Amino acid sequence: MLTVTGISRSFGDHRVLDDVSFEVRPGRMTGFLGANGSGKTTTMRIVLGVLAAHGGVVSWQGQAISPQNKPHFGYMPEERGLYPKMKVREQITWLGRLHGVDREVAQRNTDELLADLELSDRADDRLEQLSLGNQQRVQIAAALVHEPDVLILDEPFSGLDPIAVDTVLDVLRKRAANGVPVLFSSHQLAIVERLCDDVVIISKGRIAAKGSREELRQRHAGERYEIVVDTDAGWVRDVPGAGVVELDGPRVVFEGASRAVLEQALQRGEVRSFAPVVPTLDEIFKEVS
Ligand SMILES: Nc1ncnc2c1ncn2[C@@H]1O[C@H](COP(=O)(O)OP(=O)(O)OP(=O)(O)O)[C@@H](O)[C@H]1O
Repeated sequence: MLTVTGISRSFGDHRVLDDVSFEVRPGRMTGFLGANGSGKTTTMRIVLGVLAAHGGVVSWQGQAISPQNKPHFGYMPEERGLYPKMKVREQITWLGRLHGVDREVAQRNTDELLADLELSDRADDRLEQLSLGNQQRVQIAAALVHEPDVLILDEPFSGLDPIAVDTVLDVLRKRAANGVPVLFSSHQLAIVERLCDDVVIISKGRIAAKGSREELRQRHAGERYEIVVDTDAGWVRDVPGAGVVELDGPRVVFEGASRAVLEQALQRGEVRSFAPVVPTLDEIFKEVS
C-alpha cells in the first residue's frame, strides 16, 4: 500500500498542498480528482520523490520511502515525454532497459503491452506517425514496461476515444488485479465513476473527500428519495413535510417525510420503485470542491 500522510508544500507564499493524506490500496484503482490547479500534479511529483514536500511523509508498505526502500514507480507525466522520431517498439524496450530490465524481459513486456494495447501493427512506426490517441497508448506502455510496483498516472485517459478508454482500462485493471496500487488523475468524472474503486477529491490543496466510490455516494446521498407509482404523483406536494424537487407524471423526487409519502403511495395503489437518490460523482465533486 502507498500512504500519503500530512503532505504540505508551498511555492513562495502560495500554499499549494495543506495536510494532504490518503491511501492507494493494492488491487484497486484510485481516482484522484480536482479542479485545475488544485494540486494533483504537485502531489504526484512528491509521491514520486521528484519534488520535496515541506511536511508530511510518503510511505510504501508501512515504511517512509527512502533511497533504500523506494518502490519501482510507473509514472505517466502530464507532459508526455517520448521521442517522436523513435520507433514504438524500440522506444518502449529501450525505456524498460533504462529502468534496469533485462533486454529479453524488456522485449517480451513490450510485445505483450503492445498487443494488449492493440498497437502491435504499429510497433515499427515512428511515434510521430501515430494518431494522438495511439501515442497516448504508447505512453501507457512506457509507464508499464518495467513491471512497476505502483502506478502513478497523470490524466491517462485524456484524448482517448471510448474504445481506447476501455482498452487502456483493461490493461490497468490487469495490473491492479495483480496487486499493483494504481493512482490516476482525471477531469473526466463519468470515466472515473465507471472505473475507479476508490476516489480522492482534492480542492485548493486540501483533501475534500475520500473513500470507496460507494461509500462516498452513500455518505453524500442526503435526504432525497425517488418514488415511481402507477398514476400521477402530484399528491406528494400535499404530504406535510415533503418537498417536491422534481415531478414527472408518476415519478417524483422529493425531500423529507419519506415514510409518510411511501405509506400514502401504498394506500393509493402500486409502488413501482422507491429508493434514496444516490448522487453522481459529478454532483459530489461540485458539492465538495
Ligand atoms: N514549480 C512551480 N512553481 C510555482 N507554482 C507552482 C509550481 N508547480 C505548481 N505550482 C502551482 O501549484 C498549484 C497546483 O498545481 P498543480 O499542477 O499541482 O495542479 P493540478 O491539480 O495538477 O492542475 P491541472 O489539473 O491543471 O493539471 C497551481 O496553483 C500551480 O500554479
